[in-house]
Amino acid sequence: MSKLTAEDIEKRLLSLPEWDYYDDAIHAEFEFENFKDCFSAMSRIAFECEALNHHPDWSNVYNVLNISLTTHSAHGVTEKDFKLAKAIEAIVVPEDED
Ligand SMILES: C[C@H](O)[C@H](O)[C@H]1CNC2=NC(N)=NC(=O)C2=N1
Repeated sequence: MSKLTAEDIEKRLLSLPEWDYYDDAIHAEFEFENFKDCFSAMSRIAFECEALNHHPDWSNVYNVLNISLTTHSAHGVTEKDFKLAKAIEAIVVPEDED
């Protein structure tokens, strides 16, 4: 999978307002009510990562989750990172139920 250009990345980030691009990766920070909610989201994200065979660089401190997505084999950001970012958004920011 080939590395996207900075221009392509910035364009795609318009639909991912929580995410920023720097250091050859896209990054987001999510804050939850407490550790339990944070770790629960991490567990659900982990299943998506396995399904997509694509894995984040991430860290957690109590209720805060920091995620960086990059494609190690491409030394930069690829479509795979955006696919995973969208899946993460669907987990951490559930749509309002009517
Ligand atoms: C063998 C396996 O497909 C690779 O190691 C995958 C797994 N997960 C990965 N995750 C990420 N973020 N980058 C990779 O290049 C990558 N490679």
